[in-house]
Amino acid sequence: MATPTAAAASAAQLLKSQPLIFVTGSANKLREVQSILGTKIHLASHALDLPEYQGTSASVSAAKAKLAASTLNRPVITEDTCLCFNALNGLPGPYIKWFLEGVGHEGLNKMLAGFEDKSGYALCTFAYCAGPDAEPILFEGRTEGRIVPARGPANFGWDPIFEPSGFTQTYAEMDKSVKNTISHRYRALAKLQAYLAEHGLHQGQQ
Ligand SMILES: O=c1nc[nH]c2c1ncn2[C@H]1C[C@H](O)[C@@H](COP(=O)(O)OP(=O)(O)OP(=O)(O)O)O1
Ligand SMILES: [Mg+2]
Repeated sequence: MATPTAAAASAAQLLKSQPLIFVTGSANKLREVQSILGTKIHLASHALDLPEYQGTSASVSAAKAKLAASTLNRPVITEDTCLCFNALNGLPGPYIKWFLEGVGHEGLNKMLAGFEDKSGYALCTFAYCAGPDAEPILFEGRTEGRIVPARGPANFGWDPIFEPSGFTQTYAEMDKSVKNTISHRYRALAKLQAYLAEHGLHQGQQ
């Protein structure tokens, strides 16, 4: 029989190599997360139609992670993505999904018609929840930019109307390999990845 220390060591080893499950209903998010993380994290995915909670990005992401961890009984990550207009004090924020569905790219631009300030930012909050009884840990990434009339392929959400600062292209126009090194999602994942590496969790091939 394994000694307690050996048992603890093998439990730690299990956690180290156990897959981390990214729970999302969005194939586009999953594709980006897989390409940003590569093989550094031992990642698996599970498609769940997560509720659209209200609140701050942090509270929304944490609520998704708690639900996903208790539904699957596994370590999970979830994320919430916001698009925030400075002229509107951060709105639509976590409600961007409904605004986009309701009024589209043109309507989102029109919402800023009465304001000089077209600046905004994309915000992504990942939540890591180690299991059903664990408290989610949050990692935020933010990319500044401005809201512009749609340019580029409309494959992913509001990508055509967001032009990140320092670039002349929208997220939709730029190569994925560029978006994935400057995006809100990339910045949040860099923090998550550092945390997992520091704690030796879910490590893939470095
Ligand atoms: O990088 C992005 N570039 C452009 N658009 C994006 C991006 N990331 C999310 N989006 C869109 C999808 C949805 O309209 C809203 C976020 O809503 P949000 O609830 O976080 O995502 P979701 O419901 O699609 O998937 P999930 O199951 O993970 O909640 O912004
Ligand atoms: Mg959602």
